[in-house]
Amino acid sequence: MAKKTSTKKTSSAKKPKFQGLKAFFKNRQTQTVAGLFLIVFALFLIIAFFSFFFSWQEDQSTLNQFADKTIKSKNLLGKIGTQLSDFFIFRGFGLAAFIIPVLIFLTGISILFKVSLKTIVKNWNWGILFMLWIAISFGFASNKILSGIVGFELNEYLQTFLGSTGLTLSLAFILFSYLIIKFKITPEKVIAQIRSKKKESNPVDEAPQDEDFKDSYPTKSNEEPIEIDLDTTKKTSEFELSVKDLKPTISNFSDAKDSKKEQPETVPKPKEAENEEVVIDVEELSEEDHVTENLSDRLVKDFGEFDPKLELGNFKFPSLNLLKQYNESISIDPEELEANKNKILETLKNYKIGIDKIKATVGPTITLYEIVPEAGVRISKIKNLEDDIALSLSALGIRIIAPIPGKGTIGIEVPNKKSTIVSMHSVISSNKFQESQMELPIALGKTISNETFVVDLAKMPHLLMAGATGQGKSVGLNAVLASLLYKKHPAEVKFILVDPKKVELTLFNKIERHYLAKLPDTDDAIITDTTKVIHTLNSLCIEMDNRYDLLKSAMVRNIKEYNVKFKARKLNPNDGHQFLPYIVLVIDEFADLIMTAGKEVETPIARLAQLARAIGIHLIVATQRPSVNVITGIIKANFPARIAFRVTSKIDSRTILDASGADQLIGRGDLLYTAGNDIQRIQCAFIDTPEVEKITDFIGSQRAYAEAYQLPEYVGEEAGTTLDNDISERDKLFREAAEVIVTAQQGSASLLQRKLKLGYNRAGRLIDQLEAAGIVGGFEGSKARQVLISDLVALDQFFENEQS
Ligand SMILES: Nc1ncnc2c1ncn2[C@@H]1O[C@H](COP(=O)(O)OP(=O)(O)OP(=O)(O)O)[C@@H](O)[C@H]1O
Repeated sequence: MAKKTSTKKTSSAKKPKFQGLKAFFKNRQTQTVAGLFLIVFALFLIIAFFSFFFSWQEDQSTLNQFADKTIKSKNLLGKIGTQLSDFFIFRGFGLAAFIIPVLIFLTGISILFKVSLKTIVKNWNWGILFMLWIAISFGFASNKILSGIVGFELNEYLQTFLGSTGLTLSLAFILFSYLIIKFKITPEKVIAQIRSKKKESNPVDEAPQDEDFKDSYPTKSNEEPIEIDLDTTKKTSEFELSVKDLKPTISNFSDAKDSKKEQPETVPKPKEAENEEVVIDVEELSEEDHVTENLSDRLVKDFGEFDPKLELGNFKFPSLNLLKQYNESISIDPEELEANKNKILETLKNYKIGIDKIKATVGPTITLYEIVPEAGVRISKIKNLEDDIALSLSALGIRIIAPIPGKGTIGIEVPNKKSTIVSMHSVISSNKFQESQMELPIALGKTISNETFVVDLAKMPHLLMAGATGQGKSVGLNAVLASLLYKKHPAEVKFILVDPKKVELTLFNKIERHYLAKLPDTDDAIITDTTKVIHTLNSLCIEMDNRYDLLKSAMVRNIKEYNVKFKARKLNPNDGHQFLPYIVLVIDEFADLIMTAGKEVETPIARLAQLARAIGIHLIVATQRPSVNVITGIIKANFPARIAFRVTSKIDSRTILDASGADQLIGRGDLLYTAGNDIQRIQCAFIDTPEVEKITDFIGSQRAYAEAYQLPEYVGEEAGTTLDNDISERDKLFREAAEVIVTAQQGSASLLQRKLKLGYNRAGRLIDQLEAAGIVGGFEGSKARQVLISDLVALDQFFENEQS
């Protein structure tokens, strides 16, 4: 008894609490507010989702910096919009995620208008099923923005067990089942529908005769009787379904006639009906005309533009905080400025050169004094005084620019007593670099007026770099590479790094599978050995020829147009077309190579330099010794863009820049840049080894491609080309490979890679063995090899013959 009373007590104690809650939720005001909230939230999601489709790529980088106020999101609904959209669309269900706000919206409406909870639950059940179905179906498109990661993974998972055909059948079955349940379709109804359609197609002949008469007239004159029918059914609403389902009979029709006496003309008017049908026919014809849609447009509509970055869709660019920040405010010392000005004026006065005006621009390492001489002073006179002015200022690194191009003044560059470091951080974070639309932007450093200097490697199109040892060449190369790493996705650019010194570029080994390109069957992506350099350069020439073939068959002039066309799905990958990344070849010590390999290196480099600009191969060649036997005429002629760090003699300066000046630099990243016309003095951005290491570590720790970008195989002249047809040493998959190749009638290693899921090397070996056996023909550059056996029967015959 005691027990009973206690339980009673507790339940009665809880009751008022729950009752209060219940009453709160039953209150119509609460429900109205909740309903409205859901509607507004649904609209919020819809706007965020729409916006996400236009801004998701730019907003990738903001996802991890939610709290950082300085980083703004492009989504119309800000960072929360981006986060929610990323969660539901990218990480969730892709395009199908739109169903979620629709369901929330319906739930809001349901709460507002007190629709039963059962209906809400039913809506959600169907909605979620439908969403999963769409997401899995889009999974076939391998486009994560369409299918979402959930759709993509589910698709992959199901494909493993059902195969793509099985999955397609299952999806189709689910769709049909849904339609059958939703629209109450039965075989009888379908047959009845087909019959009535048939009658529709020749209505005049059979018009007034039988019970299907009403269906066979889709004209105004026959619609009216149906209306009357419906009116009558409305009156007896319980029978709505059964009346609708009834086939109209002549008696129905005459009933209708009775109820609307003005209607009798409707029956005997087949002529009018015929005329109207002619009009309908014409409309149908014009509709057919509209349905001529270009295949590429349709593909783009269905799958979106091709996204080369999709394979590494989650790749994150290195963040700015990996780079060191220095105190970069330029301190202007007025005393120093005054003293320099006085010295300049005095020296010029000694030579009887009067001055109208003098102006100073203080840069990070040097100050530019701009002089406007008095009328009548000859510029050449001042130019000749270069050494005297340098002497009187008793400073290294004085350069006179007479006149400054486009300004009509004379410039005297004087090094600052205290120079400021230009950090990589400051140039990379500059708007100029971040917002640049260049193909291969390089933030080289800062100009004398302290502006960030950004150039496009794609426009150069090749760069020659020289400077005596210890003047900043390696730092310069690292700055170039870091700029590209901060701006270009691994799908867009690949590097080939040649480093005979074996130390400078080794850090980049960590990003081999993201950013580097190498020869097949080589272990190290960074090339240190001269023979390998020769092979790589020749392989690059083959790549260049292949790319030119692709450009030719795509009927475009350069890689940019080619990639645009490929992204618009106008080029068929089955014809060998693929998205082409830029390739940047960096040679750190060119003098070494020329000394050891001479013409063997010079010839392919000159060929690449002459021809490779249109197909996206760009060279950066650096050397310590800019002498004429290293930078030969042919090399120089094809490298219009040059960077000179400090060199030891005027002759070296002339060799690299075709002008003196590099011998007067002050070192530590002080450089002269020319792209063929005027020369600019730049302070190179400083990036040290630990910073490079952090960047490469950051990139290296992310998901990568299966292997480095493979360059075409180059068989050196010394390598034998005879192929060994030894049956016992054939790969285990030889027969399967032969079947794949013969079925597809296309002899390519990449086909084997895809169909048999092999690595490049094994697929390459199999192709060699197939060639040795006489199943495929010889190597034909970019084209697939010819298949010499016509079908599988002939292939069986071939193997039988071989065994016997
Ligand atoms: N942009 C720069 N700003 C400030 N200091 C720099 C800059 N570039 C280089 N230095 C200084 O000069 C030193 C040598 O630079 P770096 O190693 O790039 O020379 P190098 O020309 O590559 O020499 P080597 O040819 O012998 O390898 C660096 O350790 C650094 O202290």
